[in-house]
Amino acid sequence: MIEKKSENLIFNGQQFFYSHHSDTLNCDMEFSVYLPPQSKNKKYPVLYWLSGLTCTAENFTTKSGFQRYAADHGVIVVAPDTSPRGAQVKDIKDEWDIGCGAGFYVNATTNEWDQHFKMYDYITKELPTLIKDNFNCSDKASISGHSMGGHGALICSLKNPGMYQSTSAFSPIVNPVNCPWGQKAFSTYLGEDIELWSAWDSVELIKQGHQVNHLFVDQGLADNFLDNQLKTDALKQACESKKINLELKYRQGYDHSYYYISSFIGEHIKWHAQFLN
Ligand SMILES: N[C@@H](CCC(=O)N[C@@H](CSC=O)C(=O)NCC(=O)O)C(=O)O
Repeated sequence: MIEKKSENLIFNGQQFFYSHHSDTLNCDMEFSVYLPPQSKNKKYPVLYWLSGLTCTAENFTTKSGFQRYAADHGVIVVAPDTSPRGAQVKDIKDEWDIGCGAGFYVNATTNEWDQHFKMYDYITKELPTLIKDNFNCSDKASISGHSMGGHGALICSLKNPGMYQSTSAFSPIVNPVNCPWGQKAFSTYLGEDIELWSAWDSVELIKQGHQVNHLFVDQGLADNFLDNQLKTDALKQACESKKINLELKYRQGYDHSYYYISSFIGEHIKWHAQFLN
C-alpha cells in the first residue's frame, strides 16, 4: 500500500511524493512520481531516475526541472530514494559515501548490511510492480540516473536485457571496481572477494558480454570527479570492443551538479521518448 505525502500541479501534470513499506528493503521508503497531463485517460511509459550519493527522492524532483519535458513528451517519471532509511538501518555516522544515501544499487551480502541494503532488487523488482499496480502506465520503461545512480541505471539495464527500452546516464561511475567510491562501497556491501564485484560493474559486465540497447551517456568536462571516480573513457573502450553503440556527449565547462543535469535533462527525456512512445 502506498501513502500520498504531497501533490503539486506542475506543467499541467501532477508531481507526487509517496511513502510505502518495502518488503525488499525491510523499511519504509519514499519515492516521487510525476504524471504528465491526461494521464488518467492514457497509459504513458515510465522513466526511472536513480540519483547519486547523498540524495533522496527530492533532489532530482525539485532541482532538475524535468517536469516540463516529461509533460511535453508524455512520460511518467519515478524517482526513488538512494538507500534504505530509518533508525533500524545500519549506517556509518558522518560518512556520506557509504550507508544511508549511498546504497549503490547492489544487493549487499555482508553481515548486517544484508538486512536492508538490497537496492538492486528494489529498483528492478519491487518498485516496478508497485508502479504498475498503482498508476495507469504502459508496459514500456526506460532508466536514467546520475553518478552513483548512473552506475545503477547502467547495471540494472545490462543485467536485465529487454527490461528497459533505453538507458541514459549523467556522469556515471562506470567502473566502480576501479575507483575509490566503488571500492569502499563494494568492500562494505559485498565483502573483500573482488571476484564477486564484477557482477555489479558496468564495464566488467560489458567485457563479460552483457549488452544494452540504446545507450546515451553525458559527461561534463569540468566535473571534479571525472578522472578519479567516474572514468568515462573505460566505458567508451568497453563499448567499442563489444560493438555497443554508445552515444557519448562531453559537455565543455559543465560540472557534476544539478545545474548541469537541468541543462540537459530535456535532451535525455526527448531521446528516451523516441523509444518509449
Ligand atoms: N558531499 C559531497 C558531494 C556529494 C555529491 O556531489 N553528490 C552528488 C552525487 S555524487 C555521486 O553519486 C549529488 O547529486 N548531490 C546532490 C545535489 O543536490 O547536488 C562532497 O562534499 O564532495
